Amino acid sequence: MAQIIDGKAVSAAVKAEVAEETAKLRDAKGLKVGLAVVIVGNDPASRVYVNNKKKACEAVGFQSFEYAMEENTTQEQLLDLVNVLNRDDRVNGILVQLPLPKHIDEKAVINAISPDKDVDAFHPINVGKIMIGEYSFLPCTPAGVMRLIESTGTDITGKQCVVIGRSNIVGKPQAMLLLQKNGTVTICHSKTRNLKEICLGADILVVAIGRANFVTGDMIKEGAVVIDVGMNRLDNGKLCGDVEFESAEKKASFITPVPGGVGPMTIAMLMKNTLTAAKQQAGIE
Ligand SMILES: Nc1nc(=O)c2c([nH]1)NC[C@@H]1CN(c3ccc(C(=O)N[C@@H](CCC(=O)O)C(=O)O)cc3)C=[N+]21
Repeated sequence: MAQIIDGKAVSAAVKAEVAEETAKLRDAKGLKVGLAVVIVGNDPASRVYVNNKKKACEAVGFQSFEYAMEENTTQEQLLDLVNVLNRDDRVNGILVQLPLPKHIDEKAVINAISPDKDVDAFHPINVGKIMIGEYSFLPCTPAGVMRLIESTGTDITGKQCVVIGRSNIVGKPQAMLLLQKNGTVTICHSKTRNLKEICLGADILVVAIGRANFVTGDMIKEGAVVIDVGMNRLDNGKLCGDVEFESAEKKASFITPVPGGVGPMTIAMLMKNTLTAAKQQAGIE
């Protein structure tokens, strides 16, 4: 039976570190840290996330600036706001909540965010830096996953790591981070053949495909570390991961729950990135 990885506890530890350093820098150098979150339209799931983030900012001692824009906001209006935030010294980090309404080109918006304030690490400059290992920001979800794996005491070096999913936001950067820790990394996706065999070879399995209960216990090697990035809202309103928890926990050595696994880590790493951004902008680091 697997040990459950407590994402809430690990995220609380990360936030406590951030809060402590934030307080220290405020007292020693008068540093203030601010995060701007922009949300366009009123998708309920996006709302939940934005509220969680706001609470996290308060908990670590950041100022948060929230910009809620109408669904029918034009791309030009959104780009204008991003440019204002790029120049606003109180704002160290900018997060534009994705997905954006269809009439707005996400790429254009991401490209407009100053790379120094891009705490999601979605800007091409920051994505490129991840490839060469010279980053200041790690993308929040993959960074949170790394921290959860670390919390189990697992050494990634030489391990078979399988990532299911190849999105720019999770799968691809996740594979890079595991590679940097000397994992042997395989990326699987919808066109992958013999997925089950590949999964059965995984010492570390990170699942980010967005399909409820897709990975079942029979696809998991005995003793594997299983990280579930999925967040699927079922018809009954319940949140459910990409891994079928009941069968998977019988095979894994460690497993993350949904909710209470990767989700809270994403927010904790966002706080960490925002503090890093503030320090860099103040010339402290
Ligand atoms: N620019 C941008 N950056 C993001 O990082 C980003 C985004 N857009 N768009 C949406 C996704 C999703 N995301 C979540 C993070 C944490 C929870 C979270 O806290 N989840 C809790 C529970 C939430 C619940 O109960 O609904 C948990 O898993 O335990 C949820 C969702 C960040 N995202």
